[in-house]
Amino acid sequence: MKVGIVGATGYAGQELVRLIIQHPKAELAWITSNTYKGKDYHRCYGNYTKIYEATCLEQDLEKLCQEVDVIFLATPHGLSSSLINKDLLDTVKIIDLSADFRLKDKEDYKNWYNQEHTNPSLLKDAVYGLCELNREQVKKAQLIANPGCYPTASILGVYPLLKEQLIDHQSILIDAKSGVSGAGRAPRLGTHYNEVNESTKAYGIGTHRHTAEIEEQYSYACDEKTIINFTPHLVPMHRGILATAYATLKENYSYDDIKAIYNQYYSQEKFVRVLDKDYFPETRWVKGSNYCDIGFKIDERTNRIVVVSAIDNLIKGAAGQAVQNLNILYDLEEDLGLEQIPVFM
Ligand SMILES: NC(=O)C1=CN([C@@H]2O[C@H](COP(=O)(O)OP(=O)(O)OC[C@H]3O[C@@H](n4cnc5c(N)ncnc54)[C@H](OP(=O)(O)O)[C@@H]3O)[C@@H](O)[C@H]2O)C=CC1
Ligand SMILES: CC(=O)N[C@@H](CCC(=O)OP(=O)(O)O)C(=O)O
Repeated sequence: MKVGIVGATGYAGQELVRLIIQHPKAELAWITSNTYKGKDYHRCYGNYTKIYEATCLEQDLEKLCQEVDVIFLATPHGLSSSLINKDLLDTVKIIDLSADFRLKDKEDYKNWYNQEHTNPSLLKDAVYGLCELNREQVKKAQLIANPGCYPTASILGVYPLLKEQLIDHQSILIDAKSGVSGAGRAPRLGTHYNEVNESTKAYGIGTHRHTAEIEEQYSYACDEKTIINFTPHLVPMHRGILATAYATLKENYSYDDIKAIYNQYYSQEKFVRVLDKDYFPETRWVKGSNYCDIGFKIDERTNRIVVVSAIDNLIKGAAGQAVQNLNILYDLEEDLGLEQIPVFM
């Protein structure tokens, strides 16, 4: 199938370009950029020299949509929703990497994103593209809301426990860390080298917009309105998310009881690796890959379970999951074009 990428010059867009040009069944028909329109892509990202030297086009989706089957939007929230309309969706499938179609309720969007949703009538049609949970809906979707990076790690880690009612759904705390690429390529005071290197900080305590996304998916999982504490941290590394979730167990389950549940949900999943007892995920073991690693420990003293999950924010947390969704849409093997072994260093 032919695909186009809007926002190909951003970090997530750049990873999409890398994955799509190596995908055996996808052809990258065009890329667009505002800032770099008319410029060759390898002038933005030197790693593409002699590999992909296409010129960035102006973002005229009405015209460009005629040339492709699927459009990826790797653009900021607020912008993505303004680019989509019914006519476009009648012509192409859209995989939106932004947050614009992840929350079902426009009021939630307004409250957490501090802006009105520009296209609320399309919210009901969008499918939340967390592949392992929603693949049947993804197959039929015209508009896919690719999940956020923190939510992908946080939801995959806790989902089986909530779905099987093993934990008190109101007891969940999540402490998550992200590499700086999560903040995108545009330079900002809070993310430049001197501000980030040799330091770690919490941010968005109680207000981070991914809280709503995680809460909504947790609520669907356990069928009860769920509220969590979510605290993200910025750590001085390029990529990676490590999410540590804490929850109170409803009964005295053994390690083997819980492991059996995780196996039930994930043993057939190519991209979810539930680690052996007393092994815990590290961002370096998933770096550059579409894997989500999960490890857990039961703290018998407190009767709480601690679940650790790790992903690469730009791959399983963004471009990789978007390509996994593309594969599901076209009934292809889910790992097509996503076989990369983690790079470790
Ligand atoms: N980084 C990450 O880890 C993750 C990112 N995401 C989401 O993916 C999307 C892209 O993020 P990321 O790549 O990090 O961001 P970047 O800031 O690195 O890139 C943003 C992209 O959007 C384009 N863009 C910005 N403003 C406009 C505009 N007004 N009109 C057209 N294009 C515009 C930029 O194009 P140009 O500068 O060429 O004009 C650039 O290509 C966001 O919605 C983000 O939330 C989701 C999960 C993880
Ligand atoms: C480190 C960092 O700044 N991370 C970003 C989240 C990543 C992102 O791109 O947001 P969406 O998943 O909603 O699209 C943040 O906290 O705002």
